[in-house]
Amino acid sequence: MSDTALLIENVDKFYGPKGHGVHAVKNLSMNVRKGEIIALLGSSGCGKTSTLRMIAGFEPVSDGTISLAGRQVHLLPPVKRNVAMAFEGYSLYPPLTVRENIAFALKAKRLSQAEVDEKVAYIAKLLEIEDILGRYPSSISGGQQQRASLGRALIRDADLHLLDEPMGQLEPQLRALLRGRIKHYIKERGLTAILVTHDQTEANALADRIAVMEGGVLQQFDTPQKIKERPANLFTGTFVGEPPMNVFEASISGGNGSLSFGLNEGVKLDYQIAAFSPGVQAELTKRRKVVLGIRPYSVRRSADGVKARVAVNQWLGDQTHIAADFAGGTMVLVEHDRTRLAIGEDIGIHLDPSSLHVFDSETGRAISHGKELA
Ligand SMILES: Nc1ncnc2c1ncn2[C@@H]1O[C@H](COP(=O)(O)OP(=O)(O)OP(=O)(O)O)[C@@H](O)[C@H]1O
Repeated sequence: MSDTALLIENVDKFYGPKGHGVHAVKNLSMNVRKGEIIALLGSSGCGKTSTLRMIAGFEPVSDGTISLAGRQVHLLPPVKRNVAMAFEGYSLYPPLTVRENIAFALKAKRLSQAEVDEKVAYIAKLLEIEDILGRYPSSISGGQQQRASLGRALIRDADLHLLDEPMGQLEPQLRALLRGRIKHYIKERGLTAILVTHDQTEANALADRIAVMEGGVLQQFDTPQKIKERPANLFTGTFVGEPPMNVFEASISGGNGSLSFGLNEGVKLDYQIAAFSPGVQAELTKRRKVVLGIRPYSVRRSADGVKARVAVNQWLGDQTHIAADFAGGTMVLVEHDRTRLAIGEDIGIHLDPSSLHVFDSETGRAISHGKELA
């Protein structure tokens, strides 16, 4: 049996006339395996919600196909898709209490009252809403409503669970607590879930794989670790990671066993060419311009490094963020100790070749990560 839960093939979404309206999702293809938790991550307007709504059946696809559990569903109405949903605009039924709203999702299963009560009690405890089960939706807060609709979705036994910013209205401590519990609940039952978020901490904590979207285009679909260590392009590299990746335009020169990146203001980063694999050497030496990326926590200070000047030094309680003027731009460094550097002080920057991400200066596509080709 196939382990594919959801298959999206060449899906386009236009709002307004096809080919002329807003092209919200562009030629999207994705394969989600059974039991996976997927996060759709991207900035506002990138097409996450449109994608989710097409999977749910609230928006027609303009082109392409969507299959769920082996059957094409993109022409079926939402109720025929066997998808459980928690999203805005798919609100709780006002005349029913929170308990009745959650239990309503089990209606088709013909369970005994005792079984229903037990399941509702379990999910209510998990989501910390036991105390409001007897209340009506109009008399509870936005965050409580959000958890009630999450409960109504999670209690179902569907082929796919779609969760749109499911914890957007909760305070950070509760979010962190529920994140862990929800992940455990989904994994324990082998459910398949897609969640939309613009919070990368949430995506990293919950998802097996993250689909990074921008401008309606899927930029990368990979594990959180791969996205961090091997970003497919400049967009993913700079969008995912906190603080963001440092980027600098660089010209390439070499010869005599060395490879140099020339940055603005005459800054030069010299490396032995042997620090890079033969494939990377070949790719880099045939180019004149690239974009260099380096994660803030990979930047080292060293007395004989390239000179930079401290502009900001912030202790965040568990790490120090330093921003330094470097090569006509800003280099951000993260250090784990409390660093006592004065504003205006000179420091030396060392960028290890194994930490460099190199991107094509025109397409933004990754060329290499450290010593290896992308
Ligand atoms: N009903 C609609 N009619 C016209 N354009 C729409 C409609 N819904 C969304 N769009 C447009 O489609 C694009 C993608 O929107 P979408 O809501 O999918 O993005 P998103 O990534 O979910 O954003 P957000 O995080 O702000 O919800 C945006 O340019 C948006 O303005």
